[in-house]
Amino acid sequence: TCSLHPETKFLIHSKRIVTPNGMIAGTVEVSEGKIVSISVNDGDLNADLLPILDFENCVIMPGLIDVHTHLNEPGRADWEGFDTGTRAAAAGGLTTLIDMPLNSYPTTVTKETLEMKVQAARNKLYVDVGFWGGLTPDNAHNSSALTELLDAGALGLKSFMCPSGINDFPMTDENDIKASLPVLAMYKRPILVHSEVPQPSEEQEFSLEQRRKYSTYLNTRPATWEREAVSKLVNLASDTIVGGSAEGAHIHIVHLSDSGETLNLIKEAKVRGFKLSVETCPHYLSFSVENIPDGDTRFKCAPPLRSEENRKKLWNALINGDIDFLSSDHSPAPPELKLLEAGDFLGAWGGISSLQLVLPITWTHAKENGVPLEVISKWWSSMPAKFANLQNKGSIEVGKDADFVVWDPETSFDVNEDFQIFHKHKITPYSGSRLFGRVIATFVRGQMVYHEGHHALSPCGRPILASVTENSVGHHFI
Ligand SMILES: NC(=O)N[C@H]1NC(=O)NC1=O
Ligand SMILES: [Zn+2]
Ligand SMILES: [Zn+2]
Repeated sequence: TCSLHPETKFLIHSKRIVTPNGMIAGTVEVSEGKIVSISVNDGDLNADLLPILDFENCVIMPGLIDVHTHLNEPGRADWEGFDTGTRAAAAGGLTTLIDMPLNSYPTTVTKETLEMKVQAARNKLYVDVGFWGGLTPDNAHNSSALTELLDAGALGLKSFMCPSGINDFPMTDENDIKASLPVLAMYKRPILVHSEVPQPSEEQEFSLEQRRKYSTYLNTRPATWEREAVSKLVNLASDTIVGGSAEGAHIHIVHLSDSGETLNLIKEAKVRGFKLSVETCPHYLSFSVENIPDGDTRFKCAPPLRSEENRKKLWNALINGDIDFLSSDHSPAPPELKLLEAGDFLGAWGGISSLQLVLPITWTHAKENGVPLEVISKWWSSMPAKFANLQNKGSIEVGKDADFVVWDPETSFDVNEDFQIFHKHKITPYSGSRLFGRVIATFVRGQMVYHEGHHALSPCGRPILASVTENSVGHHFI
């Protein structure tokens, strides 16, 4: 019941399979959840011996890995939850998610609360799910508390340099983050940082008319917030160089929006050998402030969407490798919290819902920019796997987990009432868009968890917990 396809040993064939050696026409042999052989064209397969799933001209890629998902369970399962979130993932071709430590209640900041997460996820996962632990001022200076959290399997830590919007996830400053680095270095696990530091500004009162404009919200969170945060992080990252006091640690900047000076700071730090990486999200590549309708709070996120010029520069930075990979930052909330009726950008929940759509969104833009499928796969599978040290995932190679998305990049669809969204709440700023790339089937460790609108009858995704043996192999992202 975990799979819509009854076999555990089978062949999967198509004319377009994305492998580390490029696109091939060929066949992948799957046995007990693993990839056991790959042959080009018909090769020397045992086609008469094993059942074959022939996907013809559809693309087979490694399943997508989203290292930045807010599933919000336990405690706020009415915002999303493991069941709906992982069903949406499966329908979107994502086979691994890494859940953020906040918006759930309690937040994942101790060994015990991580255990509660894993417990809450039991029998609800349609894809595999790992967990980031949270770094807050309460645990940052307590290395034994951090050690416990990492020993319990947190894949790394996440913190905020500005208020997170959630009272039980207080913000950290650079000293808190600095204190965590020696512990992270020992475990060779990364810290992910929401990189905005509030800058002094005049207290201002806004009329509702002003509050209905995205530009009003944008002006409250200028690019200087991102620049200030990243400049502090770059300073800390200088300790991560070979021979530095935090060698082995790694600082990751989540959801970069500013493609100006903030990006330049990141580029310079990388040149200097600092272990620093950066992601951006499909919404920063899709939307710009010039095009957001007044009052449409579905577009509210933090950091904010910026200018069209900024958006284009962000695309270029992704294409030329200055931005390492993509993540969703899927952060849904109940519609009431989006204050859609008032359209109040200052009061609404900041968070964009997009998980199920990230592959078609990315591909629709990539296609226009001439970016090939292999590169999409790098942004969404191989690089995120490397970053999170998921050694069994991220590419179609012998020995790896048989995690695949089968999809048709040439077919388009409209995000309208006829399109089935599996998120708990259906509101998303992509409603009304026409997107290319229809997901046909998704496989998690050889199990067909999704096929043409249907999910497997039982959820057989697994929690992913980091183990100390994996660390000995080490984290070599950059
Ligand atoms: N708490 C939370 O999920 N915040 C997220 N939402 C968003 O738009 N940016 C974030 O960091
Ligand atoms: Zn964030
Ligand atoms: Zn987030």
